[in-house]
Amino acid sequence: MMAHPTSLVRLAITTGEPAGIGPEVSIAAAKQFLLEQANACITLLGDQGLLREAVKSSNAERLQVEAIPLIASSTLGKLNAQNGPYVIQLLDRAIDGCMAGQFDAMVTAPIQKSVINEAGLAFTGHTEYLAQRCGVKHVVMMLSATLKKGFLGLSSSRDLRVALVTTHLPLQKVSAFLNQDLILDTIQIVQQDLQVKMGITHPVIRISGLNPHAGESGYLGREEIDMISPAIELAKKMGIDVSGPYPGDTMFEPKALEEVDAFIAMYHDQGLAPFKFVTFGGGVNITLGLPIIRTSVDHGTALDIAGKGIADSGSMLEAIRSAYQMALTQKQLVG
Ligand SMILES: NC(=O)C1=CN([C@@H]2O[C@H](COP(=O)(O)OP(=O)(O)OC[C@H]3O[C@@H](n4cnc5c(N)ncnc54)[C@H](O)[C@@H]3O)[C@@H](O)[C@H]2O)C=CC1
Ligand SMILES: NCC(=O)COP(=O)(O)O
Repeated sequence: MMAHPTSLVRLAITTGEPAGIGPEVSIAAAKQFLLEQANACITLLGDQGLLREAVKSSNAERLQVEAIPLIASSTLGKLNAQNGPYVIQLLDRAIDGCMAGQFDAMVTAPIQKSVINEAGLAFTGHTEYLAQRCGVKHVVMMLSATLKKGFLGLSSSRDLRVALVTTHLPLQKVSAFLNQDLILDTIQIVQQDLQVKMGITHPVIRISGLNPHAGESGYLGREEIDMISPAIELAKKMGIDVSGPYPGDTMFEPKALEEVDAFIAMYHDQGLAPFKFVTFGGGVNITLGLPIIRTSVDHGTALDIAGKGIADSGSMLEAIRSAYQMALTQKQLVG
């Protein structure tokens, strides 16, 4: 296999759970993206049999398959725990390639977290795995999508970005996991990556409370008083334009959509339920705080429709576009 030239933006795609829609949306989105973008190339990582449609591309020289064979046979829609380690091999190859400078960014198709655990590998999500594999203590999951002009009165199209303080954590454990340092660190990571990877010079950030009505002055919980507000004050002293804590149910008020560059929520569904309700199928999951660029789709493995030819590849296309854009921004900033 020929190495792609470094003059191009080189993207690696991990094609994800073999029984799900990952391989098909990866191929469709990669082909579409290469028609749009002449100075990019893509390496699809996965089993050759699953990716055979990729070679039928009008941009074959810029779309390569790097074959990593399945461990056991795979049937669409049916999980096979024996292929759990295969999915991890795809991630390891992409991470190592990015760390070594062979790829400029990685894009991940969905995986089934449960089946990897069934295979005996403790795994909560890409986000946590990437942090551990890249030797970073804290990374931040952020979802991003473009809202169209006119949506809830928007005067122009605008990106909605939602970042999370905690990710794949049972709800029961969220409060005990939160602390001032973690919240402050999350704000700093969001600020830093919005500037460096997304080119937003002065990001405006909003952060939620944890409890109903942001704790109602302590009568409905104290996390806002004890840790969230102090973290916000410290971040402000560092020059970060952050405000809150806002009640989770009103933080996303329409007028905020015009002004805010990133909303930070305390836990997974507090942030992602409103996000996915308005953007499902067009959102991108970005891991902030990594030494490499990683984006992903906003949906799961969709086993129910795998191989039926009806999977929407829109989110994968957006994930590729956004990885490309971030890689370009970083290349330009670095010089
Ligand atoms: N980036 C990742 O690796 C992600 C992985 N997951 C994993 O996916 C698995 C299944 O999760 P679910 O909650 O069932 O969500 P899901 O997103 O797989 O499915 C929810 C519904 O949306 C539909 N759907 C999803 N993507 C679609 C697409 N591209 N086009 C058309 N319809 C689509 C499905 O058919 C299903 O009806 C879980 O194991 C979860 O952990 C979930 C989200 C992200
Ligand atoms: N809800 C987002 C999700 O589950 C994907 O997480 P990750 O695998 O990208 O960490």
